[in-house]
Amino acid sequence: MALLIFVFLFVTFILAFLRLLSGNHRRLPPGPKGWPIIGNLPQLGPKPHQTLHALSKTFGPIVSLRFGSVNVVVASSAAAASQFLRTQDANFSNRPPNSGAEHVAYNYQDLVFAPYGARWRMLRRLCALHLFSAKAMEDFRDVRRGEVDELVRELAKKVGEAVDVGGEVNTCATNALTRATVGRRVFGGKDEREGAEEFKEMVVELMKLAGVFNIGDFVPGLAWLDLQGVVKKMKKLHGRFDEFFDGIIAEHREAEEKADSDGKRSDMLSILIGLKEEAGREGIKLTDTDIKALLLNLFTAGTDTTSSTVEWALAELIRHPNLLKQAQIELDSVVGSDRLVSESDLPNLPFLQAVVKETFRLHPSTPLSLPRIASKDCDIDGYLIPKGSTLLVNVWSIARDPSMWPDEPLAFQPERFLMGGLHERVDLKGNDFELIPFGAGRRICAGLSLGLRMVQFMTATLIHAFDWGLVDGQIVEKLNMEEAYGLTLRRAVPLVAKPMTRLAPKAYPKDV
Ligand code: HEM
Repeated sequence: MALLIFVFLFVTFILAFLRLLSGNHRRLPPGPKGWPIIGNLPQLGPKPHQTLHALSKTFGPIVSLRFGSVNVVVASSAAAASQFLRTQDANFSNRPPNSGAEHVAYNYQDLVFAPYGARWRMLRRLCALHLFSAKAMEDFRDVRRGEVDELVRELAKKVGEAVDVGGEVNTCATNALTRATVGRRVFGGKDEREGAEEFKEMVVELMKLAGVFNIGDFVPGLAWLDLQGVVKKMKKLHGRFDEFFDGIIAEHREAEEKADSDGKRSDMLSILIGLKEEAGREGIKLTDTDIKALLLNLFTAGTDTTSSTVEWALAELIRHPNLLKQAQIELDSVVGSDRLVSESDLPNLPFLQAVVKETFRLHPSTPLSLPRIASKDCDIDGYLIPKGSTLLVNVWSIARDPSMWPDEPLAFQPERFLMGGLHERVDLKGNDFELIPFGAGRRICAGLSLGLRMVQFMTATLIHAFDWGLVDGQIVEKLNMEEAYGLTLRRAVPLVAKPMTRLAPKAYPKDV
């Protein structure tokens, strides 16, 4: 027995000595104690971003947790986020392994979860060139115009009726995106709206599943049990998306074959299919699976994020009639009442832009951004962040930090972004870490230009072309603003409101 104790003490001493020599004696950031085996997972609760926000109040802006066998570090201040995403960006340019990437996103063959490297660079370049560059944005301007007109037409048919605002806006954002990527609306024909509803439901389910902290991702020994039933649902959902994309690609090929050389299509899918035959600059060819994985990213990352932000913006404006009035006065003076707002008006609408920034601040679409992983040990603020740690950046918490937002951080006050306001110079492009709804660094949102443009354009249109009333029984002061957690932060109770036209009749698209 004495020998055993001696051996134990000796081994412990040697290990401690080796840690000292290797420099690993640095402390992990502070954090709450966890349970055996599963660690802090059970403490996350139904709204993890809020739980982690509360923990940062106790432990500080860098909190250390353990999910199963995985070290997790949470950054909850602008300074901490900047350390991780600017100073240490190269070290955190990969995403951690997870069941969503495996079972839904074609086993990491997509862009969102692609390992940082040549393939990731090629996929980003393709998207930038054909969808998000200034030129591509210009090329598809008419497509966005057409879909926003369609949104107005649809709403104008429903004057005085209760409308599911998020649903209408989602259809618009999705169709604008899919016309640019695959040359057509998501669903054509007379069942179009029903189809759009089904597609939206698939995206929402994906976002819900992607937001779940799946025990199997953190305790590999329990993965086979699929305790939360997440993997089973993921596989089923993947099958639905896969079938959908197979259909789109097959139909597209058929159309390409029929088209003569003049009639070649210019959407992104045609270009991707072209790349199947010849290797790109990096010598990488695209398979059908690569193409489907990329479409999955674009169709999911770019739709619910955009539409739920517009829904939050309108809800905030309905709750603050004085701000709605102010935004409408600005729109009326810049656009007038004889036509709809156009994208070229947006730079002349500083108050509208401030409303959008304030919406992104209080209702960031991805409250915990997308996770990153440390490729090697690093030191942040004197703390050790071990290799393999998962990084969560709590953008929701950062954007309501009173030390960065001293003027009533929880109040909806767009004027803070106007000239002379405390945050006049803050932009959304990953430079100002107190407001990073699109993330920052190398893996900042690939669709930022499109997402921001569509949120501004749709919000401006909804409040310029319509006044909004609540349905019977609801009162402005008590409009439910609760959040439902998922990878995207949706409204717990969808916004249902009644549109009323407010422009000259000739401003509305023809067949109203
Ligand atoms: C309101 C709109 C949107 C918001 C708030 C948003 C937010 C984000 C965030 C927070 C990230 C993670 C960034 C990071 O790791 O630092 C991200 C990544 C990404 N987003 Fe967006 N997004 C929006 C719209 C879009 C659109 C319209 C598209 C494309 C159609 C898109 C495609 C992507 C892709 C492909 C990535 C992965 C980038 C990579 O890993 O390299 N997003 N987005």
